[in-house]
Amino acid sequence: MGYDAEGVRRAVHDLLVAIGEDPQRDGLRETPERMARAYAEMFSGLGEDPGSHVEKVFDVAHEEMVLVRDIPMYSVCEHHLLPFHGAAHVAYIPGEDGRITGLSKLARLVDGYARRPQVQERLTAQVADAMVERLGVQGVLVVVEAEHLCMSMRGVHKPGSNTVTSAVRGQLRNAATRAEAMSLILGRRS
Ligand SMILES: Nc1nc2c(ncn2[C@@H]2O[C@H](COP(=O)(O)OP(=O)(O)OP(=O)(O)O)[C@@H](O)[C@H]2O)c(=O)[nH]1
Ligand SMILES: [Zn+2]
Repeated sequence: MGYDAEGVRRAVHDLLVAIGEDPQRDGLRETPERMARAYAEMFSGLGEDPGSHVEKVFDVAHEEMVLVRDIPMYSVCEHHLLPFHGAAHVAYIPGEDGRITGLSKLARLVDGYARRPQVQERLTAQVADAMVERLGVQGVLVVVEAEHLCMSMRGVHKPGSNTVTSAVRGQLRNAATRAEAMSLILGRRS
């Protein structure tokens, strides 16, 4: 069940008709095609195995905490197919063998799970679980902060509200280690 660009074009055409638009008018004629291209990008995570990115490791023994913070994150809520966007922060303690992965791979991991219809809680947990299961880390803390457009531009109309989710596994459950990671994540704001 791969990506069906022709199916997306047809559906967008029908959607335009259903909302009372004329899909043949100048500005809209190419919209089904544009959206088929845009959705291929926005939902590309469905066609990949995000965890594979962090399986590419370096043999640099490092047993202390590594944090990549402020990773820009764009996803789409599965309830309304509207964007939610913000930042992800990933802190981890490498496995006992000290294996680390490339810093960009953490961002690729986040992207792979963000580019699908999602809920923020699941996205956060999936990133944490992949770090444990695929990289073999001793501990990980993932924090995601995002604004949901379904809460801003419609429905409850609360622009500016920010949802923060976290998932913590292994040694990062330890109160002192977790507090250190959180203070590094929040550091820029103090
Ligand atoms: N927990 C969680 N909820 C989300 C996320 N994205 C959107 N939602 C919520 O999903 C819920 C869907 O609620 P429903 O009552 O089924 O749909 P609705 O009638 O459109 O709800 P309103 O948004 O309140 O108008 C809403 O409360 C959204 O705010 C997410 O990532 N996590
Ligand atoms: Zn939503």
